[in-house]
Amino acid sequence: MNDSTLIDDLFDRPSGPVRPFEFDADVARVFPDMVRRSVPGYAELVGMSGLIARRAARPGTHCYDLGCSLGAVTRSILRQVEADVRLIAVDNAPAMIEGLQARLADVPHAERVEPLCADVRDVAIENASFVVLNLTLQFIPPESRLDLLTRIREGLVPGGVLMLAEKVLIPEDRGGRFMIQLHEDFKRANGYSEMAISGKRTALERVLVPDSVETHEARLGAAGFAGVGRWFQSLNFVAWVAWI
Ligand SMILES: C[S@@+](CC[C@H](N)C(=O)[O-])C[C@H]1O[C@@H](n2cnc3c(N)ncnc32)[C@H](O)[C@@H]1O
Ligand SMILES: O=C(O)C(=O)C[C@]1(C(=O)O)C=C[C@H](O)C=C1
Repeated sequence: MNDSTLIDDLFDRPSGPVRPFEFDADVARVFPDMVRRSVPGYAELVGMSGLIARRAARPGTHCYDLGCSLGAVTRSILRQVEADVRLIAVDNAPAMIEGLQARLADVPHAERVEPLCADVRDVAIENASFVVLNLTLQFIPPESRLDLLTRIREGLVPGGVLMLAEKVLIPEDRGGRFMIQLHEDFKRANGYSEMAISGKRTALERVLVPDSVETHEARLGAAGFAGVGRWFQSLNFVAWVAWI
């Protein structure tokens, strides 16, 4: 399957008022192009998820990719972990899970992956040595976020690690506005039009609800993680590892 030919022009077509963003079949079709051109450092996040898995994963345990979309992180983990590790790839968008299954068809050791079309809030996290939330928590209703992180922490085995990556809320000061402008410049440089940038901004309002770095770090502590390390930032995108 060649992902590079499917160009994201979803917000370039004016068709009445912008609808709230949904992970539907149209988004799934162009998702690799969309996420690459929208998230600075996306390739690094995906690559590092595999390297963190290599360090964290333990024989006989599970790795969870929560909000897996088309499985970029799942495949990165699969390339790095031993045979005796099971990967559970969860997404509640049917089009994403179908796309993941298609992309796993010719991947070595794909039988180690269990694709699950479910809400991450309903999935039991058990015997986990590595859990990833790569740009997913921001789509979970804020009132459910602490409970999800607490269940993840409870499901980790000793030595287990969570990787969390998010678009973060930036203070509305000069520095914050500069970051947002640079993110929009990043999108322009990747070929997005003014209409596409503003249409997607409107579509994501109240759908992607970002938290500040301080809120994320305090909540990881409240969920019972013993330590939190911030290892990545590109503009308003930040990633952490948290351990028990
Ligand atoms: C920005 S994408 C994540 C990208 C992906 N992790 C990657 O690295 O390519 C967010 C994903 O989370 C999924 N999602 C949002 N809310 C969810 C929920 N409550 N349960 C399961 N999946 C969810 C969406 O369907 C979407 O595929
Ligand atoms: O385009 C943006 O501004 C984004 O926030 C990108 C983002 C995300 O951060 O999850 C939003 C929706 C999906 O297209 C993939 C990535």
